[in-house]
Amino acid sequence: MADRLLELGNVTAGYGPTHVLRDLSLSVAPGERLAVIGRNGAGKTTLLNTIMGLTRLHGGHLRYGGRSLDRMAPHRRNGLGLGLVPQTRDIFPSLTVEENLLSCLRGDATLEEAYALFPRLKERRRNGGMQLSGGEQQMLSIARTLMTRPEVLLLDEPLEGLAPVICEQLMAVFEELAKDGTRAVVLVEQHAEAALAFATRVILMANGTIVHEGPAGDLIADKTLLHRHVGVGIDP
Ligand SMILES: Nc1ncnc2c1ncn2[C@@H]1O[C@H](COP(=O)(O)OP(=O)(O)OP(=O)(O)O)[C@@H](O)[C@H]1O
Repeated sequence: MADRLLELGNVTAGYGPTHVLRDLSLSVAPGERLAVIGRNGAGKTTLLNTIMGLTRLHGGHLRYGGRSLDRMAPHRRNGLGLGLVPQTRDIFPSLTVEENLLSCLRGDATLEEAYALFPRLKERRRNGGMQLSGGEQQMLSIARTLMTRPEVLLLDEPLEGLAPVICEQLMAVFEELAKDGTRAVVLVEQHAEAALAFATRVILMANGTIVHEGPAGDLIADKTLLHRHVGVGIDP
């Protein structure tokens, strides 16, 4: 277990000289389902970016599988098993769906795996990225990251701007991905209800730090915590 633990200790990080995350400590165990909830600007994306090495680390340390990430380049973190699906949907618009997937195949990953999870992508495999709907682009972005075989899958607001039916399909895929308990899934989401239904543990973020951490069930039972700390949409 410990060899695939992700640990952040007293991390302060940001963009250039700016500090966004402040003294943040967190660990994510193999197979864990963690939801990250917070208002706009709370630092959720910055947290994922910091795990991937896309920010400047001003203080503290990060470790994965017992190895220090502090000075490790993003592509090497990806090679170690950390995979990010960014909020911006990471696809090549001028390449077909199939070419997009082939460009990030790693190890024994196969196109068929991606198509089994997302049958829609198989139907659209010869279409260019720019011809896809928003939901299809998100599916492709997720599938591209999965082709790198991540052991820790970081999802940055994957439901944003998508129709409810697509959100349901994507949540079912995340369930499928988390089901065998080997891959950790970290879900940053404004849709607090969906995130709480999926996660076992939740962190609430505000002003670049963790203001509450605990079982998802606690926040489902007592929604005042959500309102107090982040005020995001969930019925009391
Ligand atoms: N590239 C950047 N350069 C400088 N500051 C940035 C950059 N990206 C984000 N920030 C700032 O960092 C803070 C946290 O932003 P971040 O995107 O991590 O928040 P978030 O919780 O993910 O919000 P959202 O839900 O809006 O995506 C904000 O004040 C934002 O303006």
